[in-house]
Amino acid sequence: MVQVLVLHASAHHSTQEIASRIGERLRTHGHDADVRALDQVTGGHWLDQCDALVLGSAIHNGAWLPPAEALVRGAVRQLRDRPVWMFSVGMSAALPGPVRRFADRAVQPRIAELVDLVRPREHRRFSGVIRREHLDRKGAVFFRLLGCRYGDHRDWAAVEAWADEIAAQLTKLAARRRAG
Ligand SMILES: Cc1cc2nc3c(=O)[nH]c(=O)nc-3n(C[C@H](O)[C@H](O)[C@H](O)COP(=O)(O)O)c2cc1C
Repeated sequence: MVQVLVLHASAHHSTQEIASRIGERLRTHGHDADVRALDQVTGGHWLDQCDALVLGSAIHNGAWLPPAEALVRGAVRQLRDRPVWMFSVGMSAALPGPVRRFADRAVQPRIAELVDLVRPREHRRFSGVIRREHLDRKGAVFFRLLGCRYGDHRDWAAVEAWADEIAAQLTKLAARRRAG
């Protein structure tokens, strides 16, 4: 069994729910997964309580939410000492076909920089939930001009499949530890 901390930064809960689903799935594989909001971890001790981390944030304006980015930047050295998986929740599935294909290929530079710093085992992107009330007037106009669709765009099968892959790697890690 591996102690995993699943940390999330979410403005409108869809990232939080994805993190919860990842945590549930890791537990079904026998790992001890603790799911927490990033702003619930303070001080330097949170990293001592886990063997591995899954870190996720909603994307706003091409970047992780500021508390998530700050936490990661402040703990880069410690994060590199552990197996880490990162995920970003955006709205690529809300975009129309050709724009979506472009968005799927490009990781926003601010996020790519964070990933380069942490060097996680993997960085995954998921789509979340986008509703009219999440956007200001300017954002809503831009959204409409791009031809985007409001709604819940989460692909739960993809989230669960990714959690299963993480669980399998953690199981191998635990076996290697037992073997000494
Ligand atoms: C103000 C604002 C800015 C956003 N900017 C981006 C962006 O730059 N790229 C992207 O892919 N999604 C963007 N989104 C979409 C969100 O990332 C998406 O709705 C996600 O599901 C939000 O997660 P949450 O429900 O955990 O807050 C933005 C949403 C809002 C409200």
